[in-house]
Amino acid sequence: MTNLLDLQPDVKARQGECVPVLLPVALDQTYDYLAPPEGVPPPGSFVLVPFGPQSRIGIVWDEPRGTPAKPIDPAKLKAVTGTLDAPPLPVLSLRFAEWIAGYTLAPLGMVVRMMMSAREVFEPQKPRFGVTIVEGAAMPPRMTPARQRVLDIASDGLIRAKSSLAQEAACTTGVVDGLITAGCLVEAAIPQKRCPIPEPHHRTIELSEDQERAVMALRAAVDGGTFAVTLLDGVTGSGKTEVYYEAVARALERGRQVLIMLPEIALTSQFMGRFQDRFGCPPVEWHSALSGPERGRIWRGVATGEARVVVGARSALFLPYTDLGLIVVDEEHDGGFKQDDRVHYQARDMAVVRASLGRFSVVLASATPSIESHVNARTGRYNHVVLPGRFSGTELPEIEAIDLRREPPEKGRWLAPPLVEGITETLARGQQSLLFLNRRGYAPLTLCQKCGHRFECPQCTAWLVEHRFRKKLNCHHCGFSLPIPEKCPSCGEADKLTACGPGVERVAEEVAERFPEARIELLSSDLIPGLTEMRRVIERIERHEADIIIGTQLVAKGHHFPDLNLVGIVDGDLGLAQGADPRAGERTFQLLHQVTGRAGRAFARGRGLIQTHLPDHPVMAAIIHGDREAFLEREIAQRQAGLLPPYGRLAALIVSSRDKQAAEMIARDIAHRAPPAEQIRILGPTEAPIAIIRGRHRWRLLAKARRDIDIQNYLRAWLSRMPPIKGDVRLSVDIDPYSFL
Ligand SMILES: Nc1ncnc2c1ncn2[C@@H]1O[C@H](COP(=O)(O)OP(=O)(O)OP(=O)(O)O)[C@@H](O)[C@H]1O
Ligand SMILES: [Zn+2]
Repeated sequence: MTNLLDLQPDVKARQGECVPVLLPVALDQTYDYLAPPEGVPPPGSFVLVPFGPQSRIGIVWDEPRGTPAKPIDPAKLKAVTGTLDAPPLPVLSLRFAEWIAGYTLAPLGMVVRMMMSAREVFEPQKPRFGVTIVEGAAMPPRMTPARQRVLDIASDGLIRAKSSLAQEAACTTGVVDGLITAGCLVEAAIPQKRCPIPEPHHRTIELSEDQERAVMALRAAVDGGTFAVTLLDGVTGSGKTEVYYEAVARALERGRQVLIMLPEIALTSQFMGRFQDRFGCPPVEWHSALSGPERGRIWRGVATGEARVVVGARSALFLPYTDLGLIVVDEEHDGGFKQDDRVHYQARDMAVVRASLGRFSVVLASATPSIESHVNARTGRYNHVVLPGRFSGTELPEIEAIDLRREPPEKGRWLAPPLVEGITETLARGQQSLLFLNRRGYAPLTLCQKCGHRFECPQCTAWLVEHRFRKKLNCHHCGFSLPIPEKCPSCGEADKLTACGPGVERVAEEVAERFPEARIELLSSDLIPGLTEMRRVIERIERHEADIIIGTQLVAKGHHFPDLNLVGIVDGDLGLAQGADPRAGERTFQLLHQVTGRAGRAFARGRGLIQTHLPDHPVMAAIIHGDREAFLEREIAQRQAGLLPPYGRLAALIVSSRDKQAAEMIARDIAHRAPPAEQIRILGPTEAPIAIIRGRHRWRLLAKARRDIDIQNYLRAWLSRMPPIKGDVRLSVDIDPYSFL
């Protein structure tokens, strides 16, 4: 029998080799494992560990986190089964993950999962093989035209994948194989693609006086070598990009990595071209359309420091930068920076947090900064750098309202006479017009004229949107789709289904009828298959290969179309109707200002025509008179009075379930258990405006607190009073919510 005393020293030794490992799952705690024989891996290392019945990849944490449900018998610890050869996450990334988890109340494991979004990194690195010519080899015994073509192409000595060589030579891979057998070609490892190295001084341009001043301020912030936030606030077309490029150059000179965040990375071919002009090579791009191997390569490049400048969507914030020294958030006001899925975070705000942890400078750029950033600039928390005029010297566009109550379009049409006139004139002058409507598809609602039947999504509280070009009725919430029927499914009558209201496809149809001679381009994400095609359309517009452009918000952001002179807003009121949303006014102001800001950027002053039923609405009036200050004053005063962000904190709790009663019951129970607090108001529970999504019934609660209250602490205390939620009921917490639907 083993003597217990004999065992003890062994157990102690084993305890000393304990490693806390965090797993990328919905848990907030680390688990202890025995270190591998070679010793405790450094923090941030990726290791393989047994977890339940599976083997999973986890991250070595520097300290244990959370309390295990029951104390673990050290003798029963399982061992780390392997250390992966992926570069470890920098310790700063671990701190960043903890910060986000603490702030958003998301499980730390889910935050870390966002940092592991390149699966290829964790797989063994396999070299890819290609073929290359054998110098001085004899000609193959049997020469054919196909073989000759292959040898001609390969004569440059490059290593190519077999398939691409065959494709270039217009033959089968069999021909290539034949030449390998004949000893003319040989297999060789394809060298890893390297990240290009941008040169800070590749090309410098002459800056305007205003730009020069702004650049000095940004450079000083970078040189300061400490945490600083600068709001780069410049009207549309003022040349903000050129200005922050100088800050990028400075950070590069200092040997630091740079991240430029853009809301709509898919649409930035123009941006990439400008970057290349300035720095001599394209930046490293990070977005969802990358292939698996590309993701792996870039993730590694960022971790090793080979990638110097990354341009990416919000997820680029979670790459493993070794020496990040500057973040630029372009179009910082954009709602696309908020993620409303799993971990609810606002990437612009998290960029500021990342900069503060890394003690470096962050630049927030916009022509229509968020109210939050304005207030921070006013109170001196952020530096405020202003570019007051357009670089080209042209004035900002002249904006007019078309009062639809007085000048409505003809029946069944959507463009009012003054807008049609405007387009006609612009066409005659050989310039481009842009029509903006933030609604995909042909019509937002289809109904039967005989029985009144309306097409509704079977899984969501939403009408089905007609997409006539694709011949489908679609739900924009869950993706449900139905071929457009010929007969009404309710009364069986044929030819009685009518489309109600316009979407961009319907506007395009009207434009084609009215201007048959014009070249039309329709830009809507659902009609364009992929990134490359989307970029091609944008380039066609830039080259003036379209006269009239019709688009959703894809066209609103950041583009520079020199010949675009007229912007028409088909429905200016669309965003104002969202009652419960405290940012509805702000968002409408930003969107209308940005879209109209596409007009007249390069040459003559542009025009913006806004079709509206509410020309006197304060937001509309501010847009029409170009009076941003009036809008800001009013909006800031309202936020202050209502304790709305940034003067107050909001947190939404969303309960959902397939079972209607269960969702309501749990929501009420949660409300019941709210700890009393003078400084915090709980609103709800109420059924969500979109009561059902994907078959799940939804209830909402909103907690509202003064700015100085730690709302996270309150929520943690509150939620810890809840018994574990059972069944399919889900509770999600959304700190600083942007969506109230
Ligand atoms: N110093 C400069 N020299 C030459 N061209 C410039 C300079 N600064 C800006 N430009 C040009 O002016 C145009 C507008 O600049 P840019 O796109 O940077 O403006 P922006 O402020 O980012 O606009 P928006 O907010 O509307 O996206 C671009 O075509 C840009 O190349
Ligand atoms: Zn649906």
